[in-house]
Amino acid sequence: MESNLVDTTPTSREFTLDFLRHITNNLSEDRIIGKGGFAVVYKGVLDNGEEIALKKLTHIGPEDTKFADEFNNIIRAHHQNIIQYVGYCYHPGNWMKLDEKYIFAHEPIRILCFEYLHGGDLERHLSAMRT
Ligand SMILES: Nc1ncnc2c1ncn2[C@@H]1O[C@H](COP(=O)(O)OP(=O)(O)OP(=O)(O)O)[C@@H](O)[C@H]1O
Repeated sequence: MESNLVDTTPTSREFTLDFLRHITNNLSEDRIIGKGGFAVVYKGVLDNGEEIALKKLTHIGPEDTKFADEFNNIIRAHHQNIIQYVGYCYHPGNWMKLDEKYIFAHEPIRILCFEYLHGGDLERHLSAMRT
C-alpha cells in the first residue's frame, strides 16, 4: 500500500452487537444489501439518520484469520477511492450445557462497518453498460 494512503495512528470504533442489531432491525433479511464471498452486507441507520454498511463475516474459522486480515487491511486506509472504514464488532460465541453436552448457543459474530455507498453494486452498472 502506498504510504500516502496510510494513517500511521489508526483509530477504530468498537460497536456492541446489541447496537448493530438495533440499527439493522435485528439484522433482518430486508436489510441485506449484498453478499460477497466472505460476508453478508446489511444496511444500518444510525440514530442521526446516517447510513452505514455492516459486513458480517461468514465462515469464521477457529483462528479468525479472515477477520484479522480484513481488519489489518482497512484500518489504516484513507483515500477518496477507498470506502471509509467506520468500526467493528467482535462478539464471542456463547456456549451452554444441554442434556450433559456442551453446545454453542450463539456462534461468534464478526462485523466490519463502512460508510454506505449509494448507487447499487458494480455488476449491475456493468451489465447495464453491456446492454
Ligand atoms: N459500503 C457499502 N455500501 C453499499 N453497499 C455495499 C457496501 N459494501 C458492500 N456492499 C454491497 O454488498 C455486496 C457484497 O460486498 P462484499 O464486499 O462482501 O463482496 P465483494 O465485493 O463481492 O467482495 P468479496 O467477495 O471479494 O469479499 C457488494 O457487491 C455491494 O452490493
